[in-house]
Amino acid sequence: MSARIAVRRFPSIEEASAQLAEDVADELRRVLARAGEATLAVPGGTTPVPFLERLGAQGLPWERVLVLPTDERCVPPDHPRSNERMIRAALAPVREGRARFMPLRTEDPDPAAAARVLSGAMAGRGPIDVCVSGMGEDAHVASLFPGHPALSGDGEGAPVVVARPDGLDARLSLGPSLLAGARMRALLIAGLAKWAVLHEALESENRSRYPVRVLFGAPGSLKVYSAT
Ligand SMILES: O=C1O[C@H](COP(=O)(O)O)[C@@H](O)[C@H](O)[C@H]1O
Repeated sequence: MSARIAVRRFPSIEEASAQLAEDVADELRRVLARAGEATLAVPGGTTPVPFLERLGAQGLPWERVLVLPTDERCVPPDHPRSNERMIRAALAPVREGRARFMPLRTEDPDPAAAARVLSGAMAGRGPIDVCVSGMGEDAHVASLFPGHPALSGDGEGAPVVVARPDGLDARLSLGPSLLAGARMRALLIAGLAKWAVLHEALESENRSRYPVRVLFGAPGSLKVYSAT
């Protein structure tokens, strides 16, 4: 493993989530003490639920934290596949309105138009302070699936990009530069299939095949929390 990638393995998702929640809360406290405000990006899907539940129980001045998803499916916010719905349900400060939440959606039904508006909003902010990503068994990170043009340099710098994975809803995703540029980067995975694909990604140089590699080479270290 590269010295810039610190991997910790845990016997269960509960233990991985508890440690990650503590580490994220500690980092948010440091950022808040230094800068007064903090941005926190969190993943969608199913794996982060126990992490978000534990993080929400941490004593923090949540009113000074802006939470956003790393990616969103283009479905209504109350849809079972909506990442926003999952995050609101699992992260109490967002659900209760104590933390600010920036949805990765607009009223515009055209994903490309929404991505342009959201890119403008994100461009006005500095780097994300803490970004927790998840990963799929195909090595996709946020909604950057294998073969996404931004992984080969086309629109790589756009803060928010559109993804149209085969057979799935269109999505909006933070782009490679924003994910890689976060001040603290963490990756939460569970299961042997993801563990195996993470190792394939570490041994490959092919970022288009292994999108998770966008997190590897950036300045600072990547912390991996693996329940395996
Ligand atoms: O579609 C998505 O997949 C990944 C992984 O989800 P999981 O259910 O296997 O944990 C997730 O990180 C991403 O945010 C999500 O939209």
